[in-house]
Amino acid sequence: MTTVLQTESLTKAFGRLVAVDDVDVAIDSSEITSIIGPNGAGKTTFYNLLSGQYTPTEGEIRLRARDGEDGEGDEDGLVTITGREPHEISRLGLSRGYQINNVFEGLSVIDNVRIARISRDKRTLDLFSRATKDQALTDEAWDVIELTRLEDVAESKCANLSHGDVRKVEIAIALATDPSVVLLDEPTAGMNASETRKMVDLVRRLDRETDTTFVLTEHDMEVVVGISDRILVLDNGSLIAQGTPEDVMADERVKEAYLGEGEEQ
Ligand SMILES: Nc1ncnc2c1ncn2[C@@H]1O[C@H](COP(=O)(O)OP(=O)(O)OP(=O)(O)O)[C@@H](O)[C@H]1O
Repeated sequence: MTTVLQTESLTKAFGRLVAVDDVDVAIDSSEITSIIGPNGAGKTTFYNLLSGQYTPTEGEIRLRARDGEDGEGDEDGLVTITGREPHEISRLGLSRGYQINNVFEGLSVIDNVRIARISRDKRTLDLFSRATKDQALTDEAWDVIELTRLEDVAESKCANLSHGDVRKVEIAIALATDPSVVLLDEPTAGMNASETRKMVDLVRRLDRETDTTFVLTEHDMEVVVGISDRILVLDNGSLIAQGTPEDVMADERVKEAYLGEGEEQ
């Protein structure tokens, strides 16, 4: 087992409300992990802590940094990212695919991927080597476009894409930074059945073909069971269960947590 992301006693309180409560998790590089839980369970807050949008009230977050950024790692190769700025966490290798809002709609798909790649490399405009760099950049961006099967729409403006393709662009942008971990927020939200199936296949294939570890939040239980090797269940901010889809779906506390949600609606 190789841990890529780890939390210890991770806690976030908003006044008296404890949205994430003393959560210990270790995410393995060989597994697709989904974080699930009823409405208000703390999933978004947990993600915001991991990506640096929120500073924890207590606890630690550690990340296996991407290649070339691991100089600061401690003996198990993990870097403490607690309290660091989102851009710094992203540079270290944790990339978050946001719903739509990190895609520049007025630009083509390939330009979006090129920009993400530039931000990763902090390439400077060195006039003498610019042409060579531009070619390398374009080649690298194309690799990502091929990996995410976006060839047919590579030159299209993102504003003209289908919802399913925009979500693929988000993943391409995240992958362009060579991350060790990608956090996806409900990757199949708003998709029809066929788009959903394609997204599940895409994430599973990317998991096999890249060194990146995927972590998802997702409401659609069919997707969760179909895509995940491991599921973490939050309820009222606490981690109430974790395991394989079969184990988690059979867990009495998980059934109760979701039953409670159904009664409220
Ligand atoms: N910025 C904030 N200030 C105060 N309370 C917050 C804040 N963000 C979240 N909360 C509260 O923390 C709890 C967890 O919310 P969170 O959005 O993390 O849950 P969630 O599992 O993502 O829910 P959903 O599935 O409905 O999106 C909720 O009670 C919510 O009202």
